[in-house]
Amino acid sequence: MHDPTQVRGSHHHDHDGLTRRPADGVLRVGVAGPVGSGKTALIEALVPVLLQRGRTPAVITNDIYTSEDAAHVRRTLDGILAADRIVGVETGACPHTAVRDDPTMNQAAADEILERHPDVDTLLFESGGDNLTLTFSPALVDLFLFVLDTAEGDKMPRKRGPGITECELLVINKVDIAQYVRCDLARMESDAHEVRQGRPVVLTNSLTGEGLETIADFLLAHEAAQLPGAPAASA
Ligand SMILES: Nc1nc2c(ncn2[C@@H]2O[C@H](COP(=O)(O)OP(=O)(O)OP(=O)(O)O)[C@@H](O)[C@H]2O)c(=O)[nH]1
Repeated sequence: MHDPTQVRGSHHHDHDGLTRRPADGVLRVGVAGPVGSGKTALIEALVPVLLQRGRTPAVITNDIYTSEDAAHVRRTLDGILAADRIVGVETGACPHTAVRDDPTMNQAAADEILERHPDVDTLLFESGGDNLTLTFSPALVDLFLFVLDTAEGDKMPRKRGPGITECELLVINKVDIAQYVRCDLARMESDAHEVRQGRPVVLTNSLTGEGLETIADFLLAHEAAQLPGAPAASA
């Protein structure tokens, strides 16, 4: 039987990964980052903030072999976001393919959610955890966050990588445990600013919600700046 909360891999390629999709009034946000940096936790913390701002979010998670992340989000957001507004895509392959090279599966998952829930105005896509090179196709998302965490070490921003330098907003998560893992947070933050040449960086604790209001502000400001008639971005 078809399970509407589950989308499996297809081998369809449209080679359309770099064409920006037409605007349709739904803000699409990618969340990428290394394995375990806190992408799922960040989304779980962001959804209530978005709901409080009057937004109607839905979540699409990408897992390579399972739907573990979708199940986690459903459990954490039980009573906050209906289970059928959270869809797991089982990519079955390299995570880059599913969100960058051929985002067909994710687009199909988005179409399904929007058909079921036309009120959805914000789609959050969590990529499968990966290394520093993952980016999102502009055909799939309007912007993406890249989530690092302090436990990976304060050297991470200096390693650069397109995820770190190209994302619209770099997140340094798990600020609460920096002191326990000998991470020099001030240095990590200043290096992040340096490699991003002034593009934004935010510090978060996804378990307490610290920094999440800043992320919501950023996303909504980005959306407002894209609206027709908005002043052209200066950068
Ligand atoms: N102390 C602390 N722990 C956190 C924070 N954010 C996430 N965690 C914990 O870090 C672990 C990994 O978090 P996830 O949200 O599953 O990370 P992920 O990036 O989604 O992981 P993958 O999907 O496997 O790549 C979990 O045990 C979280 O509870 C944080 O800000 N502070």
